[in-house]
Amino acid sequence: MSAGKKHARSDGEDQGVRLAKKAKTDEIADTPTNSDPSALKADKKKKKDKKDKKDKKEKKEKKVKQEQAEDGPEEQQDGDSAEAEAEPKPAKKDKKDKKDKKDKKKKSKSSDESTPTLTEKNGVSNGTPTAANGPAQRNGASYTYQQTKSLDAEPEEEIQEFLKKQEISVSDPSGTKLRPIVKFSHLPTSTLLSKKPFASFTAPTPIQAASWPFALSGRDVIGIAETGSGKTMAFSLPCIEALASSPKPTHSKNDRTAYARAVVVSPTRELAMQTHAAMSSLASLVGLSAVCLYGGASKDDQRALLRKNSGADIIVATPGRLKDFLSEGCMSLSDVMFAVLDEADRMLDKGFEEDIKLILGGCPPREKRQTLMFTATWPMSVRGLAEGFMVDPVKVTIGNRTRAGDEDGEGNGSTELQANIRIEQKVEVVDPRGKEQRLLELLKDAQKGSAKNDRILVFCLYKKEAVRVEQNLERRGIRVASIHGDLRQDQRTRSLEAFKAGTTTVLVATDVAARGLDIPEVKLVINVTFPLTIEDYVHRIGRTGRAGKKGKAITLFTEHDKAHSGSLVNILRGANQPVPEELLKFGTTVKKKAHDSYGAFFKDVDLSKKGTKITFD
Ligand SMILES: Nc1ncnc2c1ncn2[C@@H]1O[C@H](COP(=O)(O)OP(=O)(O)OP(=O)(O)O)[C@@H](O)[C@H]1O
Repeated sequence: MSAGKKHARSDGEDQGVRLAKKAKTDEIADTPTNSDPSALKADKKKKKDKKDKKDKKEKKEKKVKQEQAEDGPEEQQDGDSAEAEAEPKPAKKDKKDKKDKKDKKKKSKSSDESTPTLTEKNGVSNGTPTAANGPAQRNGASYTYQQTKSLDAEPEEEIQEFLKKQEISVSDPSGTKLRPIVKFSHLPTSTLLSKKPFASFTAPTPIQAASWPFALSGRDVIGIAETGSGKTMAFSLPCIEALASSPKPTHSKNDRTAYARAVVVSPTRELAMQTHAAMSSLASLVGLSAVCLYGGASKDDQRALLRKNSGADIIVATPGRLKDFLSEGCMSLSDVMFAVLDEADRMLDKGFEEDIKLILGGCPPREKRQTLMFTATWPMSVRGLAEGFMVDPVKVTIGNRTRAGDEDGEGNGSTELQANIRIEQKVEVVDPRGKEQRLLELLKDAQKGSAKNDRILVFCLYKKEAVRVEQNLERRGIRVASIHGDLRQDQRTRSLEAFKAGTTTVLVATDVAARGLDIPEVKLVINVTFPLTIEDYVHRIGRTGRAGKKGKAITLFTEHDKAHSGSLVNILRGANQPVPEELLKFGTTVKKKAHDSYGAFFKDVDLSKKGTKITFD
């Protein structure tokens, strides 16, 4: 079950408790006397109505959960339900480490979030930056990051200006000071770079510039940056540099196990394939190999690929299929020196948590590997869990995500949810029965005249809803395809390819397409039904406005979605987008999600919040 579903349920439960309490109070006030049979009858009817209402509500919630369980983390269905093996729990030593860390933190407050000056907050020294020969050898790489002379020579004011303009915030528990790699020419020379892999780009994106020095130093990194901001390359470059500079472990000739030195885990098949394509073209420049493992495709073929070269340097995989190969024993992660969780918050939520424990539990311990986590959304509910898989992670955040009142140095809630500021967001509050008619009007309007071939992505919540919407649009003569969990993998792939190629201009999707997919030139995203979580909303709309481009998103919001009104208002305000009056009528309270181990917490909508533009060069 995904966190989204869990949240939906916990919201429901809370509401249920509130309703029950209210009902009880009402009952006491209204209790009929025994001597009044008509009152007794009325009371009975009232109770029955209440029960029917509750049953109906529960039934609806169950339906959403069932649909989502199939639509969402489908990769879970690929695997046998292998018993999850937890990453070794932090024992006494870790407790001591934590205490030492706390003491150290107290002593040198200068480097982390608790110090509010820009320079210190950004983790960059005022004077000469330190070369970061951090624990690069931890992962076995012989490579150490040395800040280049050309970067040393950049005037400090320009570095500060860059950090400020791009709203880069670096929080490093060990206080290393490293300048962002503001130009590709500041990357240390390497075989990979000599092949000019960035020839088509002008400059590193902010997340690349700020995270590369730490990731190249062998540090664990949590990277949080808006959708479409180049996070794939942010983890791919350090991964490939680390592999290229370390010797391949040898294994006995009789050993038929497949090994990998880096593992990248993605929540959906399509995203795994996309990341694999990006990484393998980079890896091939230095003679490294990458294999993609995902569900819905032949296991035999994937096994054969693995066996061919006794594994691969890099495995990009969905959790279910990877788990299958691990439990079969045909693959081992014992050589992994570099592990990446892409869409990390999704990978750590309830739907995948156990799989991730098993996968990272199969890698060398966290002290002996480098672990990177990247995402555009970083809810409080997964943060504690994430750090349990890492060693002193450096947290690189792009964008002004700090709410007034959160700068308490405790790190509580300081990373706010933020949508890509270049996406124009429009919310229309509509009658639920009029949604599909409105969708038709919106599509017609968006594809008028010269825009007739514009790509539009239409999101639904349920698979059956997606099927119905697709059929409806097809009947109206719209060139449409769909991607959802009721389709075979080859059909999903065909739909995506047709949409990318422009042979179909409208793609109807469930949330399997919400995260990570980098489809060129999606002009508009339409949400026919609101997603289960506000994070999913941010990811869905993030399919447009990528790589510095502008985009547009239209959301049809109904009374059924009112539980999300507060968080949606926050997102709109944070991105300087108009908030319709009708939306405010649904209320502005935000209930933050709960994680089993970390609990729930509440806050009110921040009406003062303003978004700031991030430059993407
Ligand atoms: N330095 C760069 N300059 C220009 N474009 C870039 C740069 N780095 C990556 N890109 C391009 O930006 C696009 C988006 O990158 P990517 O898919 O990695 O985004 P992301 O941050 O992972 O998005 P999401 O959060 O949706 O997963 C890709 O087409 C990629 O090729």
